[in-house]
Amino acid sequence: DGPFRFYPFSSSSSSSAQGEQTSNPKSEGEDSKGSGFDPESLERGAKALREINSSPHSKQVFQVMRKQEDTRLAELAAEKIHFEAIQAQHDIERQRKLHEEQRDLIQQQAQAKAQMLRYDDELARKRIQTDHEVQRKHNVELVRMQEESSTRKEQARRATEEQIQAQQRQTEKERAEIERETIIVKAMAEAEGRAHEAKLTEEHNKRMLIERINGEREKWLAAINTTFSHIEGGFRVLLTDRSKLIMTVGGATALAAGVYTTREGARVMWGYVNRILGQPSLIRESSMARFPGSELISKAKNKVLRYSTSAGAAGDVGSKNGLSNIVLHPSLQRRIEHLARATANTKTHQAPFRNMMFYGPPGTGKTLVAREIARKSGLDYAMMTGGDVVPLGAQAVTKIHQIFDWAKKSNKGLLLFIDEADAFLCERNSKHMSEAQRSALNALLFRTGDQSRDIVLVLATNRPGDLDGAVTDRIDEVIEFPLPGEEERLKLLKLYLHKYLSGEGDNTSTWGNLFIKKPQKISIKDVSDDVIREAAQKTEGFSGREIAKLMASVQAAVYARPDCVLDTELFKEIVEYKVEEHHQRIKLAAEGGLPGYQLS
Ligand SMILES: Nc1ncnc2c1ncn2[C@@H]1O[C@H](COP(=O)(O)OP(=O)(O)OP(=O)(O)O)[C@@H](O)[C@H]1O
Repeated sequence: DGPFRFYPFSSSSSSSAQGEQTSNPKSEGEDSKGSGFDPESLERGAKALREINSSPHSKQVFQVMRKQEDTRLAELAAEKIHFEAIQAQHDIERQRKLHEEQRDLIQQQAQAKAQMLRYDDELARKRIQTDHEVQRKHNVELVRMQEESSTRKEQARRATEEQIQAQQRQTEKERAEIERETIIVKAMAEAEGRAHEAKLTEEHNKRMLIERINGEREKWLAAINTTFSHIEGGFRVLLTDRSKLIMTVGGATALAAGVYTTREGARVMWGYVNRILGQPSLIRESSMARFPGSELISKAKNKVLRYSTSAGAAGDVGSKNGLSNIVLHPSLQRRIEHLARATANTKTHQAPFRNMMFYGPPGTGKTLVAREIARKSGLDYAMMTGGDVVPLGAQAVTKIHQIFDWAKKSNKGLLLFIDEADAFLCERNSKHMSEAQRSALNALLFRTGDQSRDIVLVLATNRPGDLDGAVTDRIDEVIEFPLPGEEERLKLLKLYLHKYLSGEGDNTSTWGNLFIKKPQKISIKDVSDDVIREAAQKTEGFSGREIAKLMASVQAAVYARPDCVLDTELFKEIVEYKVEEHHQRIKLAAEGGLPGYQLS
């Protein structure tokens, strides 16, 4: 950097170069001035060389210069090594890039190969699938062809069988025809034989008959001759003997009196029998069938019924204590008693009867009350059911007239109770009504057109709205029988508990001893009033019949026990079960499975 910097050239050139070097600043300044070669600087260089050569330190200067050169060479070597290192680095880099490129290439090749393999695999799979599909179709076709072939075979077999059967039938028919003809021929031959035989028998019988008649005639002639000769002798004796004549006249008179008495007695008996046998078939139950001995039979029947556990039957018997066996709301009870009294007075005063209609849900005591009114008013009682009229068809009209004719035979007057009245007294315009039913209704309307002094009509129905207008027009008293309230249910429970479970009076029965096993005495334990009241509360919506049946179930459950004891637990259990059953029935009725409880 200084004025003594040397380069590794020959000494001459280096000196010239040095001269150039040393003169560089000045020449630059001169160049800038735009002048050419400057000999001053060469001169200065030569001067400097001369100074150096002349200097005692020229040797050191050259050593320094050599050292500078060595340093320069070392620097160049280092630079060379540096460049070589860079070159090596570049080579490494290049190799690395080359390797990476090769790796990428290999990867790409591998990917391409994998893709190729996948593609091949896919192709192979598709080929297999196609082969399978073709195979399957082929199989299906094969199966179809086999089926068709078997169907054809089956048809051919059937056709052959049918042909064989037809041939067999034809053969059998022909055989039957031949047999029939043979039988006919045989039968004709037999018939001819029999006719011939009959003719012979007839001729023989005729001969025998003629012979017997002749014999009889002769016998009778002989007998008549003998009788007349005896009568002649008798008359002769009678006319000659006076006492015998008196005895004969007395005997004849006694005989005439006997015949007359027998005839009149038979007439009276026939009247009784006629009352029983004359009861029209539509009448299900009646108080008019009375004849000597009927009291005894009905008593026996009542005894038998009392042992049965049927609620309905048990409820029907033995209402000897007035309305005490019927539980009604107090106001309804008063009205019924009033009606019974009024009906009795009507009969006494020979005034026309007032017809009644009872309506309400089933099992609320309508039949019981009708019977009770008849009993209290002193009338005869007959019961029929509307449902029995419909199946009679065209005969219904005759049967209705029969009832009214028969009713006239009652001396006391008749209470005719028609249960399920809506079944045949429904609206005449109803399209469900048959012609026969309409005629039956008209017959009833005809027979009840005027106020009657013989018959009081009591209709019971669950559907009062369905009755024909002309029928309701004939009704004077309309009484509703609602479902029992809590108080009534309580009384009903007590009534039937007493009736079915106290077993009063039954143990003394001789009928029971004779025919029916005497029931074991039931003992009631802990069934308090509170328990019964609780049952009354739970049985909301129960009819009188349902309550009677509930108690009948309790009775049955008690009899199922070896000790025949009724305790609270059993009672409650049966009540629960019956309440559940009741609700189930209501549900079914609502779904249309059972007849409805609600009035329409
Ligand atoms: N009010 C009641 N008091 C006492 N027992 C009753 C009463 N209601 C119903 N019962 C009992 O139910 C049974 C059926 O009663 P009943 O035949 O009088 O009913 P109903 O109203 O005529 O029914 P249906 O409309 O089905 O003919 C009776 O035998 C009796 O055991």
